[in-house]
Amino acid sequence: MNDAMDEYDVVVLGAGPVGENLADRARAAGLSTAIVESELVGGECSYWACIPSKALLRPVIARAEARRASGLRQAVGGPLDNAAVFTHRDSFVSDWKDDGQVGWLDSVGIDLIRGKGRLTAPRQVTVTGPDGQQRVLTARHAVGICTGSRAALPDLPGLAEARPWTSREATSSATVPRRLAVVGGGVVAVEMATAWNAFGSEVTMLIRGSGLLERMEPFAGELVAEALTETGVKIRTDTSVTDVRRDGTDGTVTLTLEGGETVEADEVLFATGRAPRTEDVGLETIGLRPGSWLDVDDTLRVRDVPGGWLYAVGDVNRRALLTHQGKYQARIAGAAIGARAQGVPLLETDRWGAHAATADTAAVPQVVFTDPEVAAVGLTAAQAEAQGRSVRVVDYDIGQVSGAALYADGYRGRARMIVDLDRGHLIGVTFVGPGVGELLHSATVAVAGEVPVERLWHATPSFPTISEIWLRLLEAYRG
Ligand SMILES: Cc1cc2nc3c(=O)[nH]c(=O)nc-3n(C[C@H](O)[C@H](O)[C@H](O)COP(=O)(O)OP(=O)(O)OC[C@H]3O[C@@H](n4cnc5c(N)ncnc54)[C@H](O)[C@@H]3O)c2cc1C
Ligand SMILES: NC(=O)c1ccc[n+]([C@@H]2O[C@H](COP(=O)([O-])OP(=O)(O)OC[C@H]3O[C@@H](n4cnc5c(N)ncnc54)[C@H](O)[C@@H]3O)[C@@H](O)[C@H]2O)c1
Repeated sequence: MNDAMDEYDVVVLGAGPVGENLADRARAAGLSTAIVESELVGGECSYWACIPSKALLRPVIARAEARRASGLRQAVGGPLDNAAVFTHRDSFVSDWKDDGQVGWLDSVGIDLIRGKGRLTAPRQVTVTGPDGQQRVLTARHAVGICTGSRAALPDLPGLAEARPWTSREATSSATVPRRLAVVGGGVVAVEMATAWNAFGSEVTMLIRGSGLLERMEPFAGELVAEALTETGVKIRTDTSVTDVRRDGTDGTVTLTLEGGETVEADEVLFATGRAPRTEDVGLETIGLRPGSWLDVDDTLRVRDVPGGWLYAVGDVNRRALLTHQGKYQARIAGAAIGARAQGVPLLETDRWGAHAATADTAAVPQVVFTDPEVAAVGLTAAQAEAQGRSVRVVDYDIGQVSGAALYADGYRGRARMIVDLDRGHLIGVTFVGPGVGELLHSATVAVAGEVPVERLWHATPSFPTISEIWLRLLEAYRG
């Protein structure tokens, strides 16, 4: 039964960070906008991903850094106050309540419709509310699908019955398992292994491949693995889990590995990647396959949808599964929707144009909040080579920089910059080491700005900061 019918210029499905930004940009373009949310306004990022994970990790990293400062080390030798860390985390997720974010939507004039939204016809979204009532929303100009992603679990015997942790439990638990097994070697796996090891769990990582952080420069995974091992994490590479069982009596989880060996744990975290939340959003009503990632052009418009009214922004399009990059896409998509609604005849879709998400392919920054931190933007050397670019790779030991040596006793870290020799600017930079996360934006500006190397020579880093690594890299490049 349809209880209500409403017409808006733009309807956004999913109020994660990306949906919120898309709605905001559409509203800023003068378009009436509704946003539909089935769980909490703020999405995965605010409650079960970026925010709680970083609230958990901050004390862990701060303690590790304090232990590298002479004169301070002795004062921070003890264990973390786990209860206080969890309380701190809970305050950052507002105890899993979204009143604050709902207040923001109200204040900017975006209508929130709570419930599960599905496409039921072109430009039409039907929302089933918590009370079962349905409401049909029609979009005059655009529908934006911003439904994000969820943890992808492999199809393993016994896994569902074993009730594994996913990123949701790993970021929201207030109980420290004595033994934690972590399956996967990506970003969620290394960050959560870092956190739970510091809270006192005996952590064993089970990695299918040969190392950690396989999409980044190899030295990133190597330095993080070295540090995790030193703090007591067991890392097993080239191993696959074939079966998972949880004992009904004592709750012990037994993981069987290829070859028959077993590993026991009190909890197991599967950090094995993400799947798009598109299985039940009505894609079949417009000829698309439910459960698929949505393929978009550079204006974030879903390809092959007649009328061009459907956009997919954020994790759901798989271009870059990062909050800041999804929000960037939302700014581009919002501008494109606004321009098209105004009948602008020609959009600026050239490289770096106002309506093209160019950075998605040229300059995606990412910080991995481990100890050491990993901060990277643009291409790795292997990716540049695969693209057939003519490049020069310059490496430098960050520990040789005065600012780094002052920052931490025995500073260990490494930097790499990749210069495109035909274009004369940087196309990739990776830093690994304590405190490098805040250095990354300088590299992002250099890569996205396509700043000529000759001009970078005039950008003087302050002495004595870790940023002096820029000078060392440029000196090494110029010989
Ligand atoms: C553990 C972890 C840590 C992370 N840390 C970082 C980090 O430090 N930095 C970073 O940049 N990225 C991080 N990420 C990635 C980041 O969380 C995602 O890139 C980001 O949340 C994507 O935002 P989104 O709005 O596209 O999707 P989401 O945040 O997933 O939001 C989608 C929203 O849509 C809603 N929804 C889904 N289906 C429907 C429907 N049918 N009807 C109505 N509503 C619906 C959902 O309830 C949800 O609120 C992390 C991810 C994980 C798992
Ligand atoms: N600080 C950050 O920016 C941050 C933090 C966490 C997550 N994220 C984002 O969230 C996304 C998801 O992270 P993630 O770590 O879940 O995914 P990921 O793709 O980074 O890593 C998945 C890992 O699981 C392994 N794997 C996949 N299938 C497997 C299987 N069947 N058996 C064993 N291993 C398997 C992969 O080899 C890989 O090591 C990432 O794309 C990342 O960008 C970002």
